[in-house]
Amino acid sequence: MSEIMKINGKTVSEEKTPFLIGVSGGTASGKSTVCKRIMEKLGQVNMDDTQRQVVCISQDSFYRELNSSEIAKAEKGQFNFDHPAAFNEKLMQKTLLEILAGRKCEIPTYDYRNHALRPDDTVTIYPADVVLFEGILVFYFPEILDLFHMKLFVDTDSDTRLARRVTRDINERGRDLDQVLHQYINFVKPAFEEFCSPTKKFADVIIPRGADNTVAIDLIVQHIREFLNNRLKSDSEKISPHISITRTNSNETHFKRHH
Ligand SMILES: Nc1ncnc2c1ncn2[C@@H]1O[C@H](COP(=O)(O)OP(=O)(O)O)[C@@H](O)[C@H]1O
Ligand SMILES: O=c1ccn([C@@H]2O[C@H](COP(=O)(O)O)[C@@H](O)[C@H]2O)c(=O)[nH]1
Repeated sequence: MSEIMKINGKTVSEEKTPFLIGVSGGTASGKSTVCKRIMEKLGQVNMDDTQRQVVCISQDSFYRELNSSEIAKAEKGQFNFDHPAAFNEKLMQKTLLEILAGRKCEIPTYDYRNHALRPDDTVTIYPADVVLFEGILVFYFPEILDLFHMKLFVDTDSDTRLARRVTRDINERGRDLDQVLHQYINFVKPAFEEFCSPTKKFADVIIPRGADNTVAIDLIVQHIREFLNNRLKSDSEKISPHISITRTNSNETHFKRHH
């Protein structure tokens, strides 16, 4: 018999509810890189999307649409993308609730060069056992904070973050140096101090030095493996035809979910 539980007033089957992990931290702290390392260590990278047990979603997919005057500001580095009001909180919450209810959903990808969502370029998020949700303000909104089963904060020195951000924004996001520095000094840094940094207190695990901290990442991976093994055990006890297991060596277990 599957347990029935309530998530924000909605009834869902606990059996299907993924383990939702929030990953926060300042810009360029290494949130995506930490998530990538976790996925790699769990053997979840080179596989078909429908087979994944662990998926990663970025909060950037939930930036709200800008009007033309906001886009003009953004192009000059004068729009505050680090303020909570830059996000579509309701859509973020609705999507996470769909995910927690074990439903497939579509999320848009974000185009940093044009400061806009790509509505025609959505990613399908198939039901998974573990979902990583990463972004600068994933712990800011109380109703979203409540949804996480585990909260990680990537704590990287701010000079290191600025250095990485300058390189990344120029090389990958089509910005020039003046624009990056103007935006950083006027919006990114003050908003980090006002909105992101205070949410560190909600974290269960703080990861100093981000992806360089292999000890912390290994501990988190171990915790996720235990969750997956327990779920697998209870699934196989019910002789589920939907999951197959392959053990490749003593440390790695590959799970396949058949939809
Ligand atoms: N430990 C690290 N050492 C060197 N470069 C890193 C490290 N972690 C991240 N980076 C680089 O810094 C930039 C930002 O990292 P990313 O993981 O995208 O941060 P975030 O998701 O927090 O914005 C990327 O270009 C990435 O390759
Ligand atoms: O159009 C945009 C949207 C966002 N940003 C900046 O991105 C970071 C958040 O992404 P990280 O990967 O966590 O760095 C945020 O600080 C915004 O300032 C942007 O510049 N333009």
